[in-house]
Amino acid sequence: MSNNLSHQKPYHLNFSSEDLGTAKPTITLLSGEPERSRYIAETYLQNARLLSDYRGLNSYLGYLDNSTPILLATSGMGAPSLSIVVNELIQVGIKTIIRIGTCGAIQNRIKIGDIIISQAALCRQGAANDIAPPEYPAVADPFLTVALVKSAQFLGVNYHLGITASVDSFYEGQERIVSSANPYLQRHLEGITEEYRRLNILNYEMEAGTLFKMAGVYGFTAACICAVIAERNKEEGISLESKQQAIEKAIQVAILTVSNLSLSSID
Ligand SMILES: O=P(O)(O)O[C@H]1O[C@H](CO)[C@@H](O)[C@H]1O
Ligand SMILES: O=c1cc[nH]c(=O)[nH]1
Repeated sequence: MSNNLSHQKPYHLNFSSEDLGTAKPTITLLSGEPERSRYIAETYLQNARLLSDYRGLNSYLGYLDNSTPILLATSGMGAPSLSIVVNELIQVGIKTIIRIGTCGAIQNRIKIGDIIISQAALCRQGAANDIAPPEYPAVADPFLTVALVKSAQFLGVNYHLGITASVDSFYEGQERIVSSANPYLQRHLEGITEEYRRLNILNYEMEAGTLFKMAGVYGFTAACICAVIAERNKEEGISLESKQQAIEKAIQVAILTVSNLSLSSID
């Protein structure tokens, strides 16, 4: 079976490598939320143009520092949607993906507004099992991850580097009880957050583990930076007031990282 798909227009992404013109970006900033992709395009990129927003999964092509072409894309929520988008991004020539997400922290020392850079993920995600066996490691690219850390240090952002729990559901899988409509949490999930806390896992989110496994199997470079918008040791809810400010920091760290990568011409 041929793997040379670069000239086709993948079904969900809805643009081909030819639609990227001469820019040929190799780096993608991948947001869960379409609004985040639009915000990055409008705030941080030059000459950004919408490529597609099929099913609300918008993509933009623009330039950073007036020179580096960047593709912004949207994964949607959860691993099945991310796996489709990432597969198609690779088809159109992307080689490096930084996920910019939000998450809930589970360690007491991590506060709303902090940033978490994932070095690896505990991947409790069904879609990932279609890509590699459950025991296949879900690890971020070490060089890109260190680059994110250095950018966070340079910008004076409060960051934490460690292991993320990537799960398939926001409510049951993250042990939400009081804010959930589900009256029954399965017994194997009762106490899972405390278990993860003791295992030194930093946070919950819903995509990084599958992204990392795909990177390992497909052979592309991936990393993940998330803004903390919930302190799960205190409550289940999301801090909407702090969300944009927290996200802004994660975006700035990612943007600086891409800028520095481009200067050293590593993509
Ligand atoms: O803000 P994003 O990137 O979507 O990330 C987090 O937010 C969503 C849940 O609210 C999940 O996708 C989770 O991973
Ligand atoms: O608690 C949270 C916050 C954002 N995203 C998640 O998956 N969980």
